[in-house]
Amino acid sequence: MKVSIIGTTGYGGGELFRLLHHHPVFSIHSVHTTRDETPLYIEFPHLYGITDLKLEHIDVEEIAKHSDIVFIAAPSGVSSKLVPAFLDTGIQIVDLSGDLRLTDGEVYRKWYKHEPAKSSLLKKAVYGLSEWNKEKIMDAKLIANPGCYPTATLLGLAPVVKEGLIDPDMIIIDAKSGASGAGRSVSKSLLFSEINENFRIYKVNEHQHIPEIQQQLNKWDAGVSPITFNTHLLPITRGIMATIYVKLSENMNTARIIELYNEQYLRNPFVRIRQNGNFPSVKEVSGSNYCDIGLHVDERTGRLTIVSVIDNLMKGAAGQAVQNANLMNGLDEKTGLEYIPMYP
Ligand SMILES: NC(=O)C1=CN([C@@H]2O[C@H](COP(=O)(O)OP(=O)(O)OC[C@H]3O[C@@H](n4cnc5c(N)ncnc54)[C@H](OP(=O)(O)O)[C@@H]3O)[C@@H](O)[C@H]2O)C=CC1
Ligand SMILES: CC(=O)N[C@@H](CCC(=O)OP(=O)(O)O)C(=O)O
Repeated sequence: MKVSIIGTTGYGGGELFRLLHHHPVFSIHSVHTTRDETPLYIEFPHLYGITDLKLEHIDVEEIAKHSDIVFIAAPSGVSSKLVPAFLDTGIQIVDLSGDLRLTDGEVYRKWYKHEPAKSSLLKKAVYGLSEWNKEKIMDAKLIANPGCYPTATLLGLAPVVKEGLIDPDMIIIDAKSGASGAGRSVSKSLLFSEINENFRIYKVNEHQHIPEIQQQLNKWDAGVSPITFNTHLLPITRGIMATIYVKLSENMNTARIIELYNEQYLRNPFVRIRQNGNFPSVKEVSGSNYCDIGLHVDERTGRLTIVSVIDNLMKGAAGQAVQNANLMNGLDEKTGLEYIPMYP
């Protein structure tokens, strides 16, 4: 099957290229840009000698004529305009932006501060949280790939929320990301001297991923109250750690909670539940599509601590996008994704 990438010169697009270049079933037909049509290795010198593919301008009809799937890794505000033209052609679409994830356009307008996609378009998009929406993804033509923070957070919370085991009024998520989460465009707050040997909180109580997390939690349990979710910038390139605090509504110990998570993720090869009070670090998933989860019940407070880590560019973006494209096409979800994390 042939695939095309839009937004190839960004971090998400570059990671899509790395995965799709080695994929045994998908082959990259074309890569696209809104700027100069140069060889891709000029933009990404690490691809010198690996590919001669030239960046091309975006021509929806040409892409759809030659490719079966288009991956869109552009900033928010682009896909809401670009996707309708692709939908008319019948090509499969996996969109990595936030444009199609929220079912209510007005919520998108409030948090993203962009014009939302039409509600008829939003209705066609399937939320691509691979582990929990598999059947719908398998039938989908248009995937709204989840945000990086929501992926780590929702995979961490799903078992206890779906089973109604926690106090729905008190969910606190303390999340941290490496700098590649902010993309490749230039910004003062992302300069080496601003990030290195530093650690800061940002978008306090205003992060655009709050409504995405809330929307999915409320699909699982309508009684979940507004969550507290905050984000911090780590002086590393890749990786997200979401540390989540919830109050258990019944008496359960760590061993029982781990057993529950083992059961719920049994047939999900990319979610690894740490056993015996072991906790993951971000490096232990770097470069891979794994989400690793550590769990501990504090019997003193009755609170459960959930630690969920992913590589933001992999399970948080390109990896999950390829996992979804595999599912859409009846392939084993692991196809082309069995990378061992890069350690150290
Ligand atoms: N970085 C991450 O960890 C994650 C990112 N995402 C989402 O994925 C998307 C891509 O993110 P990321 O790769 O980090 O961002 P980058 O800023 O690194 O790259 C975005 C790319 O989009 C292209 N682009 C810009 N404007 C347009 C346009 N009008 N039409 C088409 N393409 C355009 C640019 O390429 P060119 O200039 O060559 O056209 C640019 O290289 C974003 O929506 C982001 O929010 C989601 C999960 C995680
Ligand atoms: C470190 C960092 O800045 N991360 C970005 C992640 C953005 C993102 O992935 O944007 P979507 O809304 O399209 O999912 C942020 O916190 O805004």
